[in-house]
Amino acid sequence: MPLCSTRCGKNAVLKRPKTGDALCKECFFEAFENEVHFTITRAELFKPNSTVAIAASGGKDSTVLAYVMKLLNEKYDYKLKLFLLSIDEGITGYRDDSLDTVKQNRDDYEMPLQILSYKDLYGWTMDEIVSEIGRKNNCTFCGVFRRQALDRGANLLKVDYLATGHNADDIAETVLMNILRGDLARLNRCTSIITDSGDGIPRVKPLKYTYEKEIVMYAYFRKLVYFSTECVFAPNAYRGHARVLLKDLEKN
Ligand SMILES: Nc1ncnc2c1ncn2[C@@H]1O[C@H](COP(=O)(O)OP(=O)(O)OP(=O)(O)O)[C@@H](O)[C@H]1O
Repeated sequence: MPLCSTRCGKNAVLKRPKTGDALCKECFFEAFENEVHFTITRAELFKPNSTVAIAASGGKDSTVLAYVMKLLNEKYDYKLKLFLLSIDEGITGYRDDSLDTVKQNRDDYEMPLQILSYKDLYGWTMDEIVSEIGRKNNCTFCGVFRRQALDRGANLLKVDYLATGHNADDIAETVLMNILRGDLARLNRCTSIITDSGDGIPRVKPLKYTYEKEIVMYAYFRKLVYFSTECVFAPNAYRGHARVLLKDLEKN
């Protein structure tokens, strides 16, 4: 690897997918965090002295989001009170394990954690729903339930904002899915950085401009604890086709 392109004098350890710059670890952290800070301030995502629930699945995106939000809140004195909010869909071998990761994040980042389950909210776990309806369309049901469960959790916590870990790759997939489905209404709103959930608690996406590859690199170099197994019911999801198509186009 060459020297870090910021001329800090250290050896580069990675080539940034976003810019092609060869960077050392410290300069990568700074670039990554500054870009999220820029996204937050330019879009005026949060008013000072407000409360934010970070939707935490235990995956890489929401783990990085929680870590970076805590770091930026302290560094730039956003004056935010941060919570973690997790939804337990009741998927054996997936969510039970990833919730352990969220609990670890709760302890590491010293943020209060609220967990809500589909079983308590709706009387059904996803395992039970799948055994009734089969594996077709189950991600669509789950997505609708999760969005509502996150709203209920945000209301319960009485927070001002709900922040999710959606990244630039997620949004590109969503755009493509909405084009393929011809869903113009969703296409119109799916790239917004702030969306209103309908009952007044805005949803925000601080990682909207962050590439998935860089999130993985950041989590790796920061040694963050996250859960990386795919949902056991996800392989049939429509989103998977958009993801594969985008990855192929990118490779070409
Ligand atoms: N069970 C859940 N509880 C709380 N928030 C969730 C949950 N599942 C998803 N989210 C939120 O929605 C975002 C996008 O969901 P997605 O399905 O891409 O998550 P994931 O791949 O399971 O994990 P991550 O995006 O954190 O890597 C997550 O980053 C997180 O903020």
